[in-house]
Amino acid sequence: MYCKKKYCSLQAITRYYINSKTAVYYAYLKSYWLKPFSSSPYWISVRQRDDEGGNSLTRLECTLETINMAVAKKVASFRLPPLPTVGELIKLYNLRAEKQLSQNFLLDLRLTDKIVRQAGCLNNAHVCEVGPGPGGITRSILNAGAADLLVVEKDSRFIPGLKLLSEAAPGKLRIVHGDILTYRMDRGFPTDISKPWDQEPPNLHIIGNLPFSVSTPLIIKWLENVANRTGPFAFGRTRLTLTFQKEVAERLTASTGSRQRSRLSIMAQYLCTVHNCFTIPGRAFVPKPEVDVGVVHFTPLLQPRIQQPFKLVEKVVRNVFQFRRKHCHKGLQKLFPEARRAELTQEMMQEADVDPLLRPTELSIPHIQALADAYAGLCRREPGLLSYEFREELRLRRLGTGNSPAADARP
Ligand SMILES: C[S@@+](CC[C@H](N)C(=O)[O-])C[C@H]1O[C@@H](n2cnc3c(N)ncnc32)[C@H](O)[C@@H]1O
Repeated sequence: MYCKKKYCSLQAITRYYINSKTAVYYAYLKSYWLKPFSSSPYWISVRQRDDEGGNSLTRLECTLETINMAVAKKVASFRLPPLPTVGELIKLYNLRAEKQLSQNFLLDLRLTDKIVRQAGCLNNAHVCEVGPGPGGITRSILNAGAADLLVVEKDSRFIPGLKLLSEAAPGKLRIVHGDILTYRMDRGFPTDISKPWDQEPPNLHIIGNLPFSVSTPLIIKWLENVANRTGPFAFGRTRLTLTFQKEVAERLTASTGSRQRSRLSIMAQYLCTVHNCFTIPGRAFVPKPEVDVGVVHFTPLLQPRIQQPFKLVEKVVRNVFQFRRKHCHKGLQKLFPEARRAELTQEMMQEADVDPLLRPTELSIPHIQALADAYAGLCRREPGLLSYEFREELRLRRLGTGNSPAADARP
């Protein structure tokens, strides 16, 4: 192998087969002496052994971009070499989107760059991408300068295409074939990247465009991890940039009194700064989903705005929002066994100093904090209350047993 340009020496060349007849070559050039303003293409000649044992000479055009990449490597930034487009990869590996897995791909790299920019500066960052699929966002993360990208993909059909990307970004891309809902992210990165909670966030980011059926349970799980400083948050205040169905993104960021205010708004905002970055129209995806998509950025707060265990806050919030159009005391009553409902609800509302006639959507986080504190106080006094579940009582009643463990809870 040699390079025709006088001042350009070839460091390495990698070959990827598209099929048995066509191959794509990436040249890694050592090119400190190249004139930066030259617009002429550079030609690399590659001698190849053919099937009969003979030699053939292939002339490859090498753009300044490729060369810049080699130079940039020396100054600590990185661009992927020219690759088959995401669309070509989808065709190449026959990656038909599976409707039952809600797969919708982003092929426009300007859009994937824009999503990745919402994460902030990724230079030398550690990143976990969830659900990389054919790798559009993956490319943008690598081009943004991530030093270590771990991708977790459930569908094995995407693994060969991701391996191709990994070869084009040597040492930067690690591939896990697995399910993000069970993957132990606390084991996925070196512990020395951790930052104490009360300092700046670690240089670790989670980015992903997941199916909506996964992203909502996943954010609930990760919010619990934020509260307990476990999972990805064992490293500190790891930031998240994730996509959601537009309506869910609106709920996550809805303020007090707005129509979209919901359980998710409270749970996300008591633990994180949440920012709805921008909306991607459904037509930007292939195939086009029925809905538009919101990109949401989360930074865990230094101090949660409600100082009670996650499960207790979640229980209060779930109950208060079960009748979202009614006065808030209606839902809160269901925290207590029927026999003592009126008495304990009144005590809780008085202790919290919250107007029982407010609608759930009108409750601010300080309101919820006061309610959670009052409920926690009652549970300390009458421990049986904490395990009481209104729906469980209903279920038992339907089965005809009628007894709930907390029904007689008294000091
Ligand atoms: C909506 S597609 C997006 C693909 C790609 N990120 C993009 O933007 O074009 C969601 C991807 O997440 C993957 N996925 C779905 N559930 C997953 C899970 N539980 N764990 C990991 N990956 C999952 C799918 O296989 C698919 O590749």
